[in-house]
Amino acid sequence: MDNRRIIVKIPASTANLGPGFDTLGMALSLYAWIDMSIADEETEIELLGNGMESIPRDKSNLLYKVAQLVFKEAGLPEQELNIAMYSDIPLTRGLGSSASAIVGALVAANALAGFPLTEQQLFTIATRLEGHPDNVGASLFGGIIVAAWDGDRVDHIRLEPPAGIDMLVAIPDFHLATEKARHALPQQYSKQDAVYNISHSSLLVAALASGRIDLIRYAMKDRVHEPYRAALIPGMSQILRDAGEHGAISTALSGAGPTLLALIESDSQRKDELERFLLDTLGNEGVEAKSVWLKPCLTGPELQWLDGPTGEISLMEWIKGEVKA
Ligand SMILES: Nc1ncnc2c1ncn2[C@@H]1O[C@H](COP(=O)(O)OP(=O)(O)OP(=O)(O)O)[C@@H](O)[C@H]1O
Ligand SMILES: N[C@@H](CCO)C(=O)O
Repeated sequence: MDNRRIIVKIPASTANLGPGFDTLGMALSLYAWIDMSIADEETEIELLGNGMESIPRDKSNLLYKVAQLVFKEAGLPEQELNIAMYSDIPLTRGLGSSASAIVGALVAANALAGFPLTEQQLFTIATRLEGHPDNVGASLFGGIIVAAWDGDRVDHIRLEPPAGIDMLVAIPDFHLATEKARHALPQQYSKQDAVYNISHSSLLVAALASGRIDLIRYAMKDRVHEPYRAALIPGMSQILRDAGEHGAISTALSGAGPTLLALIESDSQRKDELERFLLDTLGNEGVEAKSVWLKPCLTGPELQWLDGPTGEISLMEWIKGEVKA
């Protein structure tokens, strides 16, 4: 085992890009950091950032359990760990907080163990834990990922996000757990809706792969999850229907929601108008929301080893130093 500290910076993600339910994910320029090292004595877990108060700090913590999976897979015994995590990714809002925690813990533990597992092995474990590959794939590989999971094997292709497009996310001030949002979906779909999503998702992937950005607005349409989840998010239907009239290329529910994602040309003069439209529409329905402008994140986790005198600084001090740099 490596006895240095590893700090891993992991991007947030938006899943279900348009019609790509459980399939298409994109990494976003919003981050979480996990600081992990082997403990001299007992495990200590520190969680920093908004909303982390409710997350357990004992060995039932997701980060601790995920790290032990890596050690077990590598044939190593359970390890006592020092773990600190700071996250700017809000919990249960559809921006992949659980995926970033899972991917970060896997990558950090794998580094401490001397990199016994391949990226593909980490992806398989992460997908099994999360239940679908779109968030974890985006956080692990960066960019846009197209992934297929059959319950056993997971494959993916990474696509470069189109240049010149910015993302606006409107993050409502309420939680929507993925589990609850999945229960809103029907057990069966009509042939028309299945064909609609297969064709639009295929078109979206082909458009992204071939640089046909003009097709994104027609391809990013969904009949598998958005119509059913709209009832859980007041204002969502109007935003998906009308945001195009306020400058958006297209809009989608981000992951399982409640965050709404809008794509717009980076040099558009209508960014303020779009932002106002999203926030006002939610506000008119009584939903407080925060808007954040993001870019696609092109890379997966970034790793930084700390040893010597830098080993004494806290995760927050280290992040602030990095942000300043
Ligand atoms: N740092 C963390 N440590 C432990 N558990 C975490 C951590 N971050 C997230 N989780 C767990 O993940 C849950 C949120 O996962 P959930 O899938 O419901 O939402 P999300 O990942 O934020 O959104 P989405 O999957 O729709 O993009 C939290 O309620 C918590 O149980
Ligand atoms: N594909 C997942 C993403 C949320 O984790 C869903 O929509 O349920």
